Formats: sequence, structure tokens, C-alpha cells
Amino acid sequence: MANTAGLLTQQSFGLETKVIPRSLANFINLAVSFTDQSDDQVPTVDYSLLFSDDKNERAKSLDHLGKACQEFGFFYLINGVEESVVEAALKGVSDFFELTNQEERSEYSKKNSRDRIRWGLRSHAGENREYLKVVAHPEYHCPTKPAHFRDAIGEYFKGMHEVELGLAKAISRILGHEETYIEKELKLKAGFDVCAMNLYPPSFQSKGSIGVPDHTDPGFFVSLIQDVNGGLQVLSHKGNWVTVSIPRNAIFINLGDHMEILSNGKYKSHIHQVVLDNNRVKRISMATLHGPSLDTFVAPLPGFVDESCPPAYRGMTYKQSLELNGSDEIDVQSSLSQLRTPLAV
Ligand SMILES: O=C(O)CCC(=O)C(=O)O
Ligand SMILES: [Fe+2]
Repeated sequence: MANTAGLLTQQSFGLETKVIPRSLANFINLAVSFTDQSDDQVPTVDYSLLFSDDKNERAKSLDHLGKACQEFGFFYLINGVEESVVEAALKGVSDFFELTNQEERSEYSKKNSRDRIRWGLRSHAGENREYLKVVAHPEYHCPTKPAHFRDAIGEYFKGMHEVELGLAKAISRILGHEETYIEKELKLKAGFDVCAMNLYPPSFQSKGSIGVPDHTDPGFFVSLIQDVNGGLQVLSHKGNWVTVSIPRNAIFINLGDHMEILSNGKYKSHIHQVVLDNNRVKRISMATLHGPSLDTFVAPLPGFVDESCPPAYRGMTYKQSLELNGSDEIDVQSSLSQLRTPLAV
């Protein structure tokens, strides 16, 4: 049997793969930073400092977040959601895949384009994962089995929604606006959030080494947690694939397509992929795509557009952009390449 959610962490050292206790994750992450290309070390942002009463500390951490958004587009967030809530959510997802049988899970296979819960099993050369997608916000949908699954992931969504509003405030300030600017522009209080809970390899076997092919995600940002490190890679500004090794008590944040559109390309949505490790390690991830409300018209904001910087993206509602390629809302597929105008860089 593979590892239990939240107990073990896997790190890759060169060609060798080791499974290590989660409690050693911080230490190992430090060790890895010496062997990684330090230029591409993922920044860490302390959520609590963004709202510090100490003016200097707050200004310093807002500046750090601004740089993380502009120079990376992704970062580890600490002190956002309590570790026990994250652990319980991952355990809930693990239980969903372990304590239900495939027939029960397949009840959530595609029924129609308005599905609010959807299960799928992909096992071919281009994609290898089993997933459960649920709409987490503005209404929360979730299978009722196993017991505690709904509550465990519901607590995580509640915490992450607060963090989403907090990050919107912080980024609004960084951009020189009043703090509810992004929240209002994206109508985040009615924001459309979808969570993809993924199991790799699907049913412990895969056909090929790709878990999820390279892609970007729509929305404001994606928050991601995982039970073992290794597998998720993000393409940095410098063109390097960086392995996402989430420190203990942190959440990985990757800006989404609609932040790139809103900022007229100042903040980029980054390509990422999941690479499997020859079926040797079971991995669970929970990727939540935090989006604007479905009726929000998203286009580059006036502050990012002028004569020397014309709009590099076409505007449309979030719903239209999710359906542009014939996908359903719950698929949360990117349409960024179709939204870029010839002026995009
Ligand atoms: O499983 C992961 O680490 C990432 C999954 C992902 O990128 C997605 O569901 O959009
Ligand atoms: Fe993704």
C-alpha cells in the first residue's frame, strides 16, 4: 500500500527518488535549494504579514508579494489556512478514492454540461489521472460519501475563500488601488471556484509518464495542496521546469489566466504539468481554481492600458471564456491562447 495522505513527502535527488517523513519536508526543501537553480527558487509569502499592524513590515511584505507575482507568477503561501485543515482535506480526498469503489465514483461521470460534480478516469499516453471535480463556490457541491469528506474539504474551501479575498486586497493595494478593487472587478464574493481532486497514477497504473499535460488554468489564481512532493512542475519565466516542493504548512499559489488578462500581461499565468514517477508513488493533489463570477466581463484594466501598452487580450465573460472551446464550466479549461490579441507578448 502506498503512503497515507499527509504523512509522507517525496523528493527527487537527481535520478533517485526517496520517500521521506512530512516532518522533514522543511529541512529537505532547504537542502534542495542548494542543488536547484537558485534563480528559480519559488518565493515564499507569509500571508499574515500582508496585514501586519506594523506599517513597515506590511509594506515590505506587500512589496515581496508584488515581486513574487510579477517576477515569478507563483509562490508558496504560509499562514493562510491552518495546517490541520489542509491535512484533514487531503485525508478526505484520500478516503474518497480509497473507501469508495470505482462503481460508486463513476456515478459522478458526465451527465450534462451543467454538472456541478464530475468524476473522470484518464489513462492514455497524454493524460493519466483519476479526478473528482466539484464546484466549491458560490454554492458548494460534494459527494456525501464517505462520511466527513464533505465537511473536511468544505472547511478547506471556507479557509481558502477568505485567503482569496485577502490576496485580492493585498494585490489591489500593490497596484495602487483601494483594497476592494479586484474583489469588485472580479465579483469574487460570487466567484466561480472549481476544485479538481486528483489521484496519480489512476488506479495505481498509468499508460505513459504524463499525469496532466502542460497547460495554464483560467481564473484569478489556483491554490494547490498535495500529499507528497514531486510530480507537479511549473515552467518559470526563465524557461526552466521547476518542481513544486511545497514546504510544510504552505499552499502553492499559481496566478491564473484572468489575472494575466486583467493586468494586460504584467502578471503571467504559468504553464505547469504533472509528470509521473513510473507508478512508484501514489500522489493526491487538490487544485482549486478561484475564478470571477461567471457573468463577470474580464478585460485588461484601464490602469494597464495606454498608447504604448494597448490591450493584449480580448474581453469576454468568464462563462464565455470557459465555454469557448466547447468545454463545460466544470472542466475549467483555459482559452488564453484564443484571447490573446496579436499585440500580446
Ligand atoms: O495535480 C497537480 O499537481 C496539478 C493538477 C492541475 O494542474 C489541474 O488540475 O489543473
Ligand atoms: Fe492546472
